[in-house]
Amino acid sequence: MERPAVSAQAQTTPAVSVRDLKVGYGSRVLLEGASFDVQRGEILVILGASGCGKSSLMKNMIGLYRPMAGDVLIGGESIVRAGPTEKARLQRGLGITYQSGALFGSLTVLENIRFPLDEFTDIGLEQKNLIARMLLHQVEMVEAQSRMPAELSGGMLKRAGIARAMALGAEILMLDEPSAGLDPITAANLDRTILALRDNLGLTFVVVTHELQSILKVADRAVMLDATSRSIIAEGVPSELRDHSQDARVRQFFNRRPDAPETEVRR
Ligand SMILES: Nc1ncnc2c1ncn2[C@@H]1O[C@H](COP(=O)(O)OP(=O)(O)OP(=O)(O)O)[C@@H](O)[C@H]1O
Repeated sequence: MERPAVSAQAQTTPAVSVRDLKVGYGSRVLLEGASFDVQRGEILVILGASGCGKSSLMKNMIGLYRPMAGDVLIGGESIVRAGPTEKARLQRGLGITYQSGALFGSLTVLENIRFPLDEFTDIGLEQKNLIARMLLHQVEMVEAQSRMPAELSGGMLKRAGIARAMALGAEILMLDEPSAGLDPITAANLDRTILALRDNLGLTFVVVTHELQSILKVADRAVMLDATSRSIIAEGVPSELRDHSQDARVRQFFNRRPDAPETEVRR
């Protein structure tokens, strides 16, 4: 085979590259000059105070919104400059879950997981059910396959949402506040699922969260946004940022008590 050089290059290309990105709405800028890479198989957390623009950054990264300036590369290809067909292809490689994680209430868990396969593939029903069960197995939800979403706990809904996001073979999962609204034990179980998916399947994760416990447990690296300077003020291994950052804002975030009230940005 004459292809190792190409695949070696593909392996070293970051899963996601954010290049000098400017994010905002109308004339309001939330973030400027943001640059960072997410390596394959890495769990990267985007953190910062409520309202600083974490979700907006993620929506720009997945091509849902167009950045004011800069670029986002998915596996080396620009999702910002891609035409509609290319963009759809790149987005197929991204599995996305939002805060609500909404499943279709009228479909069983299995049918929900199968839904993207029903919509976007012509795989036979038996095969699709098999894939859906395998995905449910990965998130420890097989026993709930026949249940309706209304019968699931918050943690189960989140895990089912992740399984559905993986249905089309996404290798990069983008999770927006996955542990929002979950009790600490359920949130810790979800963290365990994220780590298992990375370790077992080599998936890449970009997770928006401000849950300190979760950040310290799952993140290989963290990118911290700051609303006042509209910039990334820290990037690194969370425990190192906590213990050694020279920036008081970063130390303050990492050394707050987990049960302290949230700081909300109002402008
Ligand atoms: N579609 C939109 N149009 C205009 N403004 C928006 C839009 N989406 C979000 N915003 C505003 O941008 C700011 C940042 O919102 P965003 O949801 O990105 O922050 P966040 O850091 O994820 O917050 P949280 O942690 O509370 O979820 C907020 O003031 C929000 O009201």
